[in-house]
Amino acid sequence: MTDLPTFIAGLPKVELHVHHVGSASPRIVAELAARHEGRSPVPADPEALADYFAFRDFAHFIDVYLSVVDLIRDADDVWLLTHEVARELARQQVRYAELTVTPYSHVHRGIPAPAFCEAIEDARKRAEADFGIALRWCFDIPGEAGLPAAEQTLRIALDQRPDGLISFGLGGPEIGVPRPQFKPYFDQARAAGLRSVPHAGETTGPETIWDALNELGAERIGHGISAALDPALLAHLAERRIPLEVCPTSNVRTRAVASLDEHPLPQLVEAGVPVSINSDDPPMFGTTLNDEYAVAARLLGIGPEGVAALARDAVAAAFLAPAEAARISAEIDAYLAST
Ligand SMILES: O=c1[nH]cnc2c1ncn2[C@@H]1O[C@H](CO)[C@@H](O)[C@H]1O
Repeated sequence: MTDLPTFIAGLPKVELHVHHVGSASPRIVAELAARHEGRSPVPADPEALADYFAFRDFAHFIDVYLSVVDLIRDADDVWLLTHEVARELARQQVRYAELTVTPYSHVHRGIPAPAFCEAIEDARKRAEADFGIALRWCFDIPGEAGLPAAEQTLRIALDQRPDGLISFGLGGPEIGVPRPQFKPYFDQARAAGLRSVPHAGETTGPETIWDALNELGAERIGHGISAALDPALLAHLAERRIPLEVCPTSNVRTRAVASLDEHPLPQLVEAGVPVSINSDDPPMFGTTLNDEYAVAARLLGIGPEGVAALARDAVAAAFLAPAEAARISAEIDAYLAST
């Protein structure tokens, strides 16, 4: 009988809510910061980085996030970051990950869209060969940059259409960034076959989640934790089987939730809402996907069987072909049986 952290570490998993730049390891951030020393507020010393990643609130988190985005100057930086992110996920036995990428931010900072897409695609294929992990892309609109960013994100998605692209998202702040204005862009992305996965209900109430469902055609919701405040919404999510991508430590570190013990994950599960457990921006929040499964196990009071069920629920929520989903679920079952 292995202990729970060891069980989680070996468990085959999928990751559905993790941001590309937000996954840069302290080593990579330090390496990039050293290249741009004097021109960036980001410390090159990994120890000082932990303090730099102490967030006063969600708005401060976004400011810091964008300062790290500023460190990524060319297609080689993009390739290195992507390949390293895949290495770290594979180390945690992640078989498949949907990585949220924000092409607008990089194109806006001078990397041409074709070069950006070529870098992530090449890194994706190399990572598959090197680490045996499958990566897919969610291109998200950075909400704080408004409709011009929506327009450009859609254009990049449809013009470049990299093979790994499967979904269209919306990130950044929710306060002052109403979801309905993005409807035309989501309509076009969905018409082109991309799945809809906006963030909603991370830093604002259930109304934002209703808007994401009704206006943006959300098939999964990024975070969605404020659904716990609305019984009708909980019932709707449970009945329609619309999963929430829950990232517990993120919510505490951005101060969306006061403490882990007050996190609504147990209420969401209790209401029958499908959830997946995710890491969001793991080094920035001092966490890993494995840690998030351990946090979820503690909050839900579950052991290995329950944790394996969470891993299977994430597979069910993934935009995977049925045969691939069945293969990873069977791997989870075999692992559980073998421990
Ligand atoms: O937890 C999060 N919520 C919302 N956006 C996030 C989060 N983590 C990273 N980003 C990223 O913040 C940038 C600015 O909008 C986007 O690139 C988005 O992907």
